[in-house]
Amino acid sequence: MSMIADFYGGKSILITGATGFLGKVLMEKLFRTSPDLRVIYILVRPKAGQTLQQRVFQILNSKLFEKVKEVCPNVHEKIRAISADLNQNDFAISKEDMQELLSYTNIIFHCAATVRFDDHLRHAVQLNVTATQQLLLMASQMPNLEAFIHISTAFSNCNLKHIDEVIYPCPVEPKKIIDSMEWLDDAIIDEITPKLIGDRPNTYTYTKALGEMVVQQESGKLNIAIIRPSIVGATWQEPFPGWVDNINGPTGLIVAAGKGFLRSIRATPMAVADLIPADIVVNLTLAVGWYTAVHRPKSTLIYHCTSGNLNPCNWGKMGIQVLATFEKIPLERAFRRPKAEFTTNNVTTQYWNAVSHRAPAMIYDFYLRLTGRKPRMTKLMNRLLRTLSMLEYFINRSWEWSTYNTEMLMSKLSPEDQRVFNFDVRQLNWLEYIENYVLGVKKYLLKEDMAGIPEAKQHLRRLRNIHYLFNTALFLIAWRLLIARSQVARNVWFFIVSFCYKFLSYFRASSTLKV
Ligand SMILES: CCCCCCCCCCCCCCCCCCCCCC(=O)SCCNC(=O)CCNC(=O)[C@H](O)C(C)(C)COP(=O)(O)OP(=O)(O)OC[C@H]1O[C@@H](n2cnc3c(N)ncnc32)[C@H](O)[C@@H]1OP(=O)(O)O
Ligand SMILES: NC(=O)C1=CN([C@@H]2O[C@H](COP(=O)(O)OP(=O)(O)OC[C@H]3O[C@@H](n4cnc5c(N)ncnc54)[C@H](OP(=O)(O)O)[C@@H]3O)[C@@H](O)[C@H]2O)C=CC1
Repeated sequence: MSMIADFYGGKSILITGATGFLGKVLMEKLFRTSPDLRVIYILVRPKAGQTLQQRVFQILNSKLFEKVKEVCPNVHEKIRAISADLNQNDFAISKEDMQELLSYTNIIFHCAATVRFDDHLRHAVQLNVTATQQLLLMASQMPNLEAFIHISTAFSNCNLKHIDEVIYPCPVEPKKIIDSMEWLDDAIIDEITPKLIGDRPNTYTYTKALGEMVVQQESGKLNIAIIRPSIVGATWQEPFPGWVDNINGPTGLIVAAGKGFLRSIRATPMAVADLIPADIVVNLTLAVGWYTAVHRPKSTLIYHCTSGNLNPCNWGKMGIQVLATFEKIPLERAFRRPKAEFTTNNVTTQYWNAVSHRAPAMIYDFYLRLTGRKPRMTKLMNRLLRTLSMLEYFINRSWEWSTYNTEMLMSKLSPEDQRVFNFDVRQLNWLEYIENYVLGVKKYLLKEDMAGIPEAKQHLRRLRNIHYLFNTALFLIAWRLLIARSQVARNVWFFIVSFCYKFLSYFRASSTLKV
């Protein structure tokens, strides 16, 4: 019997960010392993013209929840969507809903955040810092609350090389930042942002660090733990391998490589690719929820959910495996054949960006214009290059995260819990995982049919032929221009032609003699 699954039975659980990538996997696992839980409250905002109910319906009817529906047929009754916007005062939750949340909640998993690297500081502070503070305030009014689990990121202190399981203070107090965001105008905020974020690369990592400080300062008597995952990737095993449904982190680049847009990337092949599958993060999160509630550690424990120190993989190996998988399982309607290289300095990066990214996009747009269609490739390519520049910081460095708390927790689990809530990244086979990841991107994110693989391969062969034809034409044009202008080129050309002629004559003469 799993003690952790048992613990969540009969509980009322509040999840923020349940409509996000991690939140959905968390909810799925909870329903699947503890179908007798009382209720999961989720704070949801209406979005993209969908009502709350439509959003929940869409999640529950997705492929991810297929197994849940077998184990927990009344899952619709156990999920209670509460209209909320974390950017608003009191989250714009109605009085009745608030009363229900305050009275019944036993466990909180706080996943909601803005994960955009370049979000405006005001918005990033609002969601990643102020909303966390408000949620803690709410939590302190919950008489039945047993644990508050805050999801942060392993990169909240990416300005350091070695990161321990402690909260590192930022120079300016979060409260002062929150206050100043209320009266400073956007122009001044833009000006002070680089000074505030200091040696961190973006507002995301900075505000997640401030969020941790808020958790530490406002924890009061609450039972709190912080989880810091590194780069969350597709699921490893559960509910099935390779599930992913958004383009954050490596996923977007995998799509771009498979579609042939991404041809070069400035990365350090030997740098550690600290990826962690979403199901490992979720298993650790649930185990932490149980441990924090039952064992009530004296201080706020921080758990690093990383792979680099236990089972390292590097970007070079990952890139090779991604491309190898595309050989076997290509994506449909690729722009060019998947083929990408790592560049390591500014000059080669600029060169390959011009030759492999910008030039083909311009040629294609020219072709679209000629055929009376709207050009779009240059815009798309600029967006890709912008994204690459945002991710560069993370793929050219390695970090070390200590994992004592995570290992301690693993040792406290029963063998059954170690199996059901497995977060031992040492068991992960990277090559197999990456192959499933790429497959998952094709199936679950892009929703491409596996039956289309022969056609996709045929399309790649056509692209290869066009590529050869294009190169040959380019070579002939260049050569023709050279011959017209240079005596040396003309001499070389005559030498090659006469050599070929002599060789052919000799070959013909010797074959006639034999007959
Ligand atoms: C040999 C070579 C081999 C090659 C093989 C290659 C593979 C192997 C190499 C792998 C190397 C991996 C490196 C990973 C490093 C990660 C480090 C993470 C560390 C921290 C981890 C964390 O702790 S935290 C989570 C991470 N945080 C993000 O990773 C957000 C990033 N990102 C943004 O910060 C913004 O994205 C950014 C970029 C500003 C653009 O911003 P932007 O304004 O230009 O573009 P948008 O974001 O608006 O999106 C443009 C279009 O994408 C649509 N879209 C947006 N989001 C969507 C979603 N979720 N699902 C569906 N579609 C979505 C949108 O609807 C737009 O579509 P449309 O144009 O049609 O409307
Ligand atoms: N993905 C990764 O690589 C990593 C993620 N993390 C952390 O994990 C957590 C979850 O990330 P992930 O699932 O990837 O992120 P997603 O962007 O997929 O999900 C973010 C969630 O927050 C919700 N949200 C955002 N703004 C609001 C708002 N104003 N009101 C209510 N809800 C809001 C979103 O709701 P909506 O659907 O309405 O937009 C969504 O449910 C975050 O705290 C992130 O920092 C940490 C390390 C790595």
